Amino acid sequence: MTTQHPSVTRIAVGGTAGTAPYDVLVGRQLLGELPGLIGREARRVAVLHPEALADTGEALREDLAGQGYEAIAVQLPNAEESKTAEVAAYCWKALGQTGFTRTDVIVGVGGGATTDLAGFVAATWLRGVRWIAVPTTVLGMVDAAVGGKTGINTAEGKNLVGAFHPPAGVLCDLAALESLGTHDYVSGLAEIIKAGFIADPAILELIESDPQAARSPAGPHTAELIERSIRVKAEVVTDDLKESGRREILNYGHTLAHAIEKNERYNWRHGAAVSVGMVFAAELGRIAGRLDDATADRHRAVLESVGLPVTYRGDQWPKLLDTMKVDKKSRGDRLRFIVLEGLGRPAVLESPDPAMLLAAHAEIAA
Ligand SMILES: NC(=O)c1ccc[n+]([C@@H]2O[C@H](COP(=O)([O-])OP(=O)(O)OC[C@H]3O[C@@H](n4cnc5c(N)ncnc54)[C@H](O)[C@@H]3O)[C@@H](O)[C@H]2O)c1
Ligand SMILES: O=C(O)C(=O)C[C@@H](O)[C@H](O)[C@H](O)COP(=O)(O)O
Ligand SMILES: [Zn+2]
Repeated sequence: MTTQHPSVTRIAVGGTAGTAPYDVLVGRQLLGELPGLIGREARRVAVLHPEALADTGEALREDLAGQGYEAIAVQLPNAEESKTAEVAAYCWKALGQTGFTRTDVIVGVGGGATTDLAGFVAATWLRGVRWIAVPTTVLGMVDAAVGGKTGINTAEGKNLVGAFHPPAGVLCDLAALESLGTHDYVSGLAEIIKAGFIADPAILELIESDPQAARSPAGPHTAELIERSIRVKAEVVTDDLKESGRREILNYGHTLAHAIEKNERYNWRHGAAVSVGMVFAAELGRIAGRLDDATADRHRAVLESVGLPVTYRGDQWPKLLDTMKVDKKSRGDRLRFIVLEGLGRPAVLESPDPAMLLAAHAEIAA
């Protein structure tokens, strides 16, 4: 159920399969909601934030301390460097030294990398404590902070260790997006466009109506694009939290994307890799006879119109193929991809012929 009032949109998530429901709030000046979500049973709060948001993290810590909590701020490296076992261990140490108990609460403030790490620390500390996500990037708001997938990378690949551990609440304060660089802002549009292709084509129309405006937090459709994408994610994860089936559609474009990220040693943003990955998946769908030409071509057009990449160096295919084999959708030796059978009609493509994969790769090879 979704309710709206003038300044804040509230989107309900979960509440199925024995999990506690929670709300995603989208609006401005939402941090006043934090103490209510933390609750009075908690005595200690740890605010995990990236280096780039040191001031925000400290301001939040001071505010919570002023409300009577024993609050600590834990600074993490920026971006993907925070999603490691070493950084998780550093956080466990900080929690241990603070005497964090099962009623205490973690707050993750930052982009998707920060909320993935914060959620993972919350999932593993004392086998699970409550956590709250305060996403500060487009990608964090529309995707990473919602749905309870938490995790870290290993040397072998992206998100290979993790847990399903939904937050107790998600606060998307749109004002946070004003300090985000354009490259990071646009990277988040890839997951919005993904939501458009797999479930809500109105998203694509909003972007296509003015791609330049979509690149800015001041654009006329910013809040609507973010809310529509959150609704897509909320609906899917409420239906299938642990990815026993339908949730795999949220992985559209990700099989190749994760391989590109690893190959680039995480110097590419996730959204940029997902952009190339979606063009690859669209071409694969077309080659497999599942997707019409117009919808396949629309991928490249809309992604390019906002400045996202649609090609990747052509000499890396053997390495990418190797990495794709450890994708979480694989079963034994069978590679599995999410493809489209039309707009808003995702499906699984099982064990595509290697020649098909090569042909799809030729379409994205720079
Ligand atoms: N758990 C999920 O369901 C899920 C979904 C999608 C993506 N992800 C993960 O999310 C990560 C990508 O997230 P991202 O695109 O938000 O990147 P990110 O978290 O790496 O953030 C990008 C950069 O922006 C900085 N930053 C964050 N907020 C800022 C702000 N308001 N102003 C200025 N700088 C700011 C960060 O410190 C970082 O340097 C990937 O690790 C991806 O795997 C997870
Ligand atoms: O929430 C999901 O499920 C997704 O697949 C969303 C993706 O956008 C996200 O990047 C997710 O972290 C990928 O998960 P993984 O299981 O492929 O590691
Ligand atoms: Zn993603």
